[in-house]
Amino acid sequence: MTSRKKLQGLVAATITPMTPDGQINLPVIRQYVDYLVNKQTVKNVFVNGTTGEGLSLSIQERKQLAEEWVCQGKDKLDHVIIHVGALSLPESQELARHAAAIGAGGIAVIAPFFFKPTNKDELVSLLQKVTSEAPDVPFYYYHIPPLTGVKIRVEELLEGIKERIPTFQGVKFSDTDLLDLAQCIHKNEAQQLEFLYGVDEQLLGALAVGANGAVGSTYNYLGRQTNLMLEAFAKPDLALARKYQFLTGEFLNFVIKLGFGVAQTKAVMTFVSGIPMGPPRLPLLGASEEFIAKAKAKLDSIVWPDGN
Ligand SMILES: CC(=O)N[C@@H]([C@@H](O)[C@H](O)[C@H](O)CO)[C@@H](O)CC(=O)C(=O)O
Repeated sequence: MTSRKKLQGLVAATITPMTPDGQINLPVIRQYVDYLVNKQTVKNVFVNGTTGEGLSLSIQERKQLAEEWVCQGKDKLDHVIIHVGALSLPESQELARHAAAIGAGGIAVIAPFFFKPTNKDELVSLLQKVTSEAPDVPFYYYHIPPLTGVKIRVEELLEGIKERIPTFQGVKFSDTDLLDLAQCIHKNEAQQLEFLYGVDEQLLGALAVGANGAVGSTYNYLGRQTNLMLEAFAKPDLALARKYQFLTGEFLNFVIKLGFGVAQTKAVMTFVSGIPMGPPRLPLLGASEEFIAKAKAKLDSIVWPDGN
């Protein structure tokens, strides 16, 4: 593996832009990259994950999106991580090979969630088979038990993983179990791993236990404010960091009560950025006009500490 810049700070879990008739909308990605970098101060992306509806896309579509993000991100983004997890091992391997061939900065793999691994050994065996197809590409385990139902603790998974998977680089940790996260960080301090937190509304808690950064959907449109929270935390100005977390939390708390998921994220990103994200793919249905009006009014009502 060649020397690389450490992955830290914010990573936008990218949305997959779609045309009104449900095709992936590749030409929008160039503008999307510029928007993330210039308006949201976010220079890392995580492609084809949950927010990107990766598991609802065909292999061909996933490859096209990965290529477009790597191509458009060249010289603009620091890291382009491609999620290559799939229910079928050969498909996941094919995506891993493809990510390596196009020069992705990293790959991530979710646990299969139909036939689920029931213990650590089954899961590591699968991860090993996928990652060995991309032997020079840093690998992140994508832990998201609320969606996969795979609840193997990461602390346990990490024991001995480097011996079996030399490219293991870290974890995208999308769970509320901060005890598990904290133990992972504590036990692996010597290894220079990267722990990226994935529950945006409680990122400050994860930073407190040592997370290096975060991957999330809200960094598409609240990246600037969340970066100000990260800056305040680093100073440290905890009172200011808390203000940012409370305010992003106020918005999320509001929309979660209305019903919030990938479809609604697409709608919010569309009205905040002006870039058309289009509809989600079935089984998801588009956000209602009522949701959009309420979410916009809520976001507009928030006064951020920097006055913007
Ligand atoms: C369940 C879910 O979608 N979680 C999001 C969060 O960013 C989430 O949207 C946010 O915390 C709001 O609840 C991310 O962890 C998912 C993610 O990073 C991805 O798209 O791969």
